[in-house]
Amino acid sequence: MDEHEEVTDEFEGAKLWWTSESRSPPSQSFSLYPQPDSRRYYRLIFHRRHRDLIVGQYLAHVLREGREVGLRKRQRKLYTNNASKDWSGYKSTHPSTFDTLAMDPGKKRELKDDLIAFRSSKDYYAKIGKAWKRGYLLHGPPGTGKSTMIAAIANFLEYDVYDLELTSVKNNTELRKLFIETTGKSIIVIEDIDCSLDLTGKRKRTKSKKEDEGEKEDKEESKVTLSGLLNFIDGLWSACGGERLIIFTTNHVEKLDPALIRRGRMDKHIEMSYCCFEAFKVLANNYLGIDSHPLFDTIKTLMEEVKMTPADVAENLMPKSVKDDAGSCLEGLIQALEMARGAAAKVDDGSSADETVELE
Ligand SMILES: Nc1ncnc2c1ncn2[C@@H]1O[C@H](COP(=O)(O)OP(=O)(O)OP(=O)(O)O)[C@@H](O)[C@H]1O
Repeated sequence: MDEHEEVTDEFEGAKLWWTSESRSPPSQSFSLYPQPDSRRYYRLIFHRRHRDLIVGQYLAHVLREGREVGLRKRQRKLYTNNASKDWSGYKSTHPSTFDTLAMDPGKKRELKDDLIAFRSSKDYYAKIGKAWKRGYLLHGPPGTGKSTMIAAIANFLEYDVYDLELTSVKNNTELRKLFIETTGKSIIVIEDIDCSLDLTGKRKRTKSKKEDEGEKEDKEESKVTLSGLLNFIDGLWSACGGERLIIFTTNHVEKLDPALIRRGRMDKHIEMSYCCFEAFKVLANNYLGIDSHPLFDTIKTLMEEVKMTPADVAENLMPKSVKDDAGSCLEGLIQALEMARGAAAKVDDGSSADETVELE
C-alpha cells in the first residue's frame, strides 16, 4: 500500500478498512545529527463486535497471505552441488511449461491434478501423520522430455530445484547435510539414478577379490550407499519439514533396485515415451506457431508407425535457414520419419546386418 492509501476488505462478513500512514518523530529545534526516518504503520478499523474474529483469525490470515505473496514474488533458484560440498544457486530461467511440454494430454492432465492435490494437502498430510512430500520416478528413453518435464513442474509449482549430482557426494554424511540444507517448496532431483554410484541391482553386491582390490581406494572416498539414500527418503527427509518433491529420472527403469522405487518412496511412476501425434501438435505450435496444416495427416500416419523421440521431432521442426517456412520444416520431418521407418524395416528383416557387394 502507498502512503495514505485506503483499502477496504471483508472477512467472514466483517468489513474492515486499512489505511497506510506514517509518523515523523518529534522534531528537535536544532540537531547536528540527521533526523531519523518517519515510521510507517497501518491503521485497521472495524466494528468492535468483530474484535475476536479479527484479532484471532483475520490477522493470522493476512500474515499467511503476505508470506505466500512474498514467496510467489521471489526469484526462484536452481541449485547444484557440482564439485562442492555445498549448494550453489543460480537464477532459474528454464522456460518450459506444461503448455509447451509435448506428451499425451491425458497423462499431462493427470500429472497436473496430482501436483495441485499435493500442493493443497498440507492439512491432509498432517492428519495422516505423513511428511508433506511426494516422489516421482520419470523413466523413458533419452530425449523424451524428462528434464523438460522437471522444469515444467518447477515453473508450475513455483518451487526451487535442487539438482543433486550424486557422483559428487562423498558419503552418506555429506548426503544428509545436503538434504538438510534444502528448503521447503522445492524439488530435489537425481537425474539418471541408474548411473549414480552403486545404487542398482542387489543392495549388497558380492564382489570378486580382484574387483574389491581395484575399488578399495574408491570405496574409501565414495560411500553413498543405497541404504543411505533410502534412509533419507524415509526418515531424514521427513524430519526436514514439508512441501518437497523428489524426482528420480532414469533411462533404464528395469535396472533399479525395486526397494528404491516402490510406492511410498516413489509414489508416482511416469513413463515418458516416443512422440505421439498429440505431442507433435504441441511441438508444431512451439516451434512453428501452427495448429493445423495439410501435411499433418501424413505426419499422423507416419507417427503411428515410427518411434521418434520428441527431441528428434523438435530438432526436425526447427527452421534450418531464414528461407524455411512451416511447410518446408514439416516436409523435413516427414523425410526424417520415412528414413526412420526404412531403417526400422531393415532391422526387422535383418538386412541391415549384411553388407551387399555387387560385382560386375
Ligand atoms: N516432451 C517434450 N516436450 C517438449 N520438448 C521436448 C520434449 N522432449 C524433448 N524435448 C526437447 O528435447 C530436448 C531434450 O529433452 P530432455 O533433455 O528433456 O530429454 P530427457 O528425456 O531428459 O533426455 P536424457 O534422458 O538424455 O536426459 C529438450 O531441450 C527439448 O527441447
